[in-house]
Amino acid sequence: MDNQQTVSTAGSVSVPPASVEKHHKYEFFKVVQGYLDEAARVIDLPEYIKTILSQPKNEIIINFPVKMDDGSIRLFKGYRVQHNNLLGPYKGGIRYHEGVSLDDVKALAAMMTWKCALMNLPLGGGKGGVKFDPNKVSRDELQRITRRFFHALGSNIGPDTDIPAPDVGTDAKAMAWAMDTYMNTVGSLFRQSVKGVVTGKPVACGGTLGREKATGQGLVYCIQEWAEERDFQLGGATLIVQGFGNVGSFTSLILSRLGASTIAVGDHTGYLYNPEGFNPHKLQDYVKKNRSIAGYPGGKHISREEFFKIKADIFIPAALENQVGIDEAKALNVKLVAEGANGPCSPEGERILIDRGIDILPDVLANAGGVTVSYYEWVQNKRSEHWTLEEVDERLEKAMQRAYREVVEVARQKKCSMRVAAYAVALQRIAAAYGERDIFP
Ligand SMILES: NC(=O)C1=CN([C@@H]2O[C@H](COP(=O)(O)OP(=O)(O)OC[C@H]3O[C@@H](n4cnc5c(N)ncnc54)[C@H](OP(=O)(O)O)[C@@H]3O)[C@@H](O)[C@H]2O)C=CC1
Ligand SMILES: O=C(O)CCC(=O)C(=O)O
Repeated sequence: MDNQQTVSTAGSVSVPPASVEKHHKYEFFKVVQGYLDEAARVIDLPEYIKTILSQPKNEIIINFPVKMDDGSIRLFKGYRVQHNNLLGPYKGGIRYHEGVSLDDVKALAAMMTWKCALMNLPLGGGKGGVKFDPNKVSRDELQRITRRFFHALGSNIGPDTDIPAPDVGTDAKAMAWAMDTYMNTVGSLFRQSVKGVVTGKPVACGGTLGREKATGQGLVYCIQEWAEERDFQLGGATLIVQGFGNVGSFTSLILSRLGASTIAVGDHTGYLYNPEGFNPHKLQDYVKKNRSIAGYPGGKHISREEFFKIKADIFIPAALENQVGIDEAKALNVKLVAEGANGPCSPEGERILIDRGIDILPDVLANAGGVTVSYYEWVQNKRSEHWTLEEVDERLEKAMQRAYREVVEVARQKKCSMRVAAYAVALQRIAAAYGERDIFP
């Protein structure tokens, strides 16, 4: 990993933070396997099930060529990892990021298996990604990369096989291109609608109301459950948010409606502090137009180290994995870490947070609102229905509350962390399905 100075999209000079360096050496899949082992012990998971779940079913790697705006041909590396489809079709997002690797995608795919099982969805786990920086290509190039990747994925995906969705660096527009590519290739052989091949689509082409904000909305429902349990008032609470993309911005915005204010934000270009609180609508609009928080007026520039020391009530990690290591966990001055991102805390970081009495809402529970509403979208596509936003939100709220209470109860009974409890609930559901099927007679 080179650590040279780079020019950010906003034109300012930035040095990649140390965390990006760490990120590349981090064995994310091993970390996720470690939690699987811990949860398996807690619930006495039969050894053969742990063996099956210890590796993904399929790991697809595709090198595909794309014509760039200057006429050159560039080769891209894409991944789709299909971890487990016992409970239903593989399900999970597609990430566009320069740091994407097979190890990350395997970890994220396994987490989708636990997330879908925890939420009791008839879906399995998968994840995909393409290794490039989406901020450094044009809109037209982005479209060609997406179409080429989905063309190459071919029949490996499908509405009853494997259903991608947005993740870091992808959005509803990318899903529209993906759906269109599939419909004009593999999907044209079906004599029925194949809209459900991806979720997180624009509403105009079969997306559901509420999916864009769903991960943030689900996270807020979870935080509300925590606040009620702890007798904590969200009105007047302060937040610090790392990553102001889809998850970070919607979480900040929805929490602002409950009276909580975001006093610090950060992304790969740097960190901003405003003790009076940022206007999340304005900041979200700014990031949509400018692709980062760089240059946003109304906040003091602070370092990453300063960001992690700010006294606030809640920290929302909503960027990448492995952002809270030992140093950050020692520095954090909050009551709650609500994991919008997947895998933001390293195991060492988590241990320190727990020892310091800082609560953690673990990713597979806290950010499960996204895939839950993706499931609602898939169901609507199958039934040719359109649900109202109220219907979507109401179902999501109940689903998040149920999962939260189930996890709290298992954590209490088994005297384990919320993360291990969330894995345990998921594994119990998967184990019951394998058990009933007598797969090794
Ligand atoms: N979208 C969804 O529905 C779901 C997403 N998640 C998880 O939430 C997290 C965020 O995803 P999402 O909001 O969709 O992605 P986005 O691409 O919309 O936003 C990602 C944010 O993270 C920031 N970021 C990237 N690298 C760094 C870094 N090294 N340090 C600080 N900030 C950084 C980005 O800033 P910049 O643009 O400047 O790089 C951006 O603000 C991921 O972990 C994802 O897997 C989980 C469940 C569902
Ligand atoms: O909505 C989906 O299917 C994907 C969500 C996702 O990738 C995630 O939860 O990490």
